[in-house]
Amino acid sequence: DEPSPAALVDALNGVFGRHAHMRASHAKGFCISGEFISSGAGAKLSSAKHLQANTITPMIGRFSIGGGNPNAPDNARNLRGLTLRFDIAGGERHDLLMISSPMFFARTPSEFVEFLAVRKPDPATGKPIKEKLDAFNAANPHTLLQAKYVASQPVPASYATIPYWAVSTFYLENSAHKKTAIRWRAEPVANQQGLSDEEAAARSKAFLADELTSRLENGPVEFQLYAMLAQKEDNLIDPTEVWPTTRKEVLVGNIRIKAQTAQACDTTTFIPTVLPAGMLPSADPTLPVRAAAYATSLGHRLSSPK
Ligand code: HEM
Repeated sequence: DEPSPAALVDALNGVFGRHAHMRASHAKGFCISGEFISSGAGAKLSSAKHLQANTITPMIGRFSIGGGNPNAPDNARNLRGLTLRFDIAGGERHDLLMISSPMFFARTPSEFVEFLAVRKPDPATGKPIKEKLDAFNAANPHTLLQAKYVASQPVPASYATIPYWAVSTFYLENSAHKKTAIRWRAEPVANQQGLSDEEAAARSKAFLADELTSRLENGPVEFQLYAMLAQKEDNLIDPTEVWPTTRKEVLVGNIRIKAQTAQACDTTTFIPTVLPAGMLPSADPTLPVRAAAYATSLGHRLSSPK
């Protein structure tokens, strides 16, 4: 049986606690705004208006640290998020949620709940029950790939110096109704840059917001948005399984972040299945449940006491 939206949010709250006004996941973060400049190269794959040639589309978004801890240290090897909402001419929307890892930790909503359940602190010790955690990890090694990837990467010097992936597969559909399976990847225009362990230790636990403020004083923060094209053998439904990096990619445009907008995006929730004509979700089972789970988390943070 599929877990309910409340069960998905409770599973996150069970590990991280429930914090007033905060997202159940990616709790720490700040809002941004900018624009998307289409290269026109995506037009042959998708009829989506913001991918057509000579198109500039306004965007809002958010940078975040993964997990539900609103005080997660920026100077540790954490997962990060880059979320974007393209406000397409004519009133359509494209919400694009990405993380700084090419894979997710769960294949299905039930696995998401189980993964978190074995990490929930035992009230007696304040720690997860080791036997349960070890048994789950041994039986489900694919759920550890994301943590291994994150641990293998240095602490980024900036939100602007790491790549991000949407992880799940989507379909692009063109005007001839031809569908192409793709995965999104955003590549930083500033070079990839990580910190040594000594440099990271010397940064504050909240350095990333200030770092972005000073960076934006010198001009926009840019990413190139690529659609990675699936080959026949690629897995289209399992977000824990990465495609080879040799896949052909189409550069659909430039993400240009121009400003920080404090908490301006906190009264909304970004939903990965909110897509314009010309884009469709795949059958990845982690996609459809997110709309209701994200709305549940939004409801909690809007209704939490002042
Ligand atoms: C069963 C699967 C998943 C569940 C239940 C889940 C749950 C959640 C919840 C409850 C939130 C907070 C929403 C809010 O308050 O607005 C959230 C945020 C987020 N999730 Fe997921 N998630 C799932 C899968 C994923 C995947 C595969 C990605 C990969 C891109 C992802 C990336 C994010 C990001 C980037 C945010 C922050 C959005 C923002 O900045 O507002 N999630 N998730």
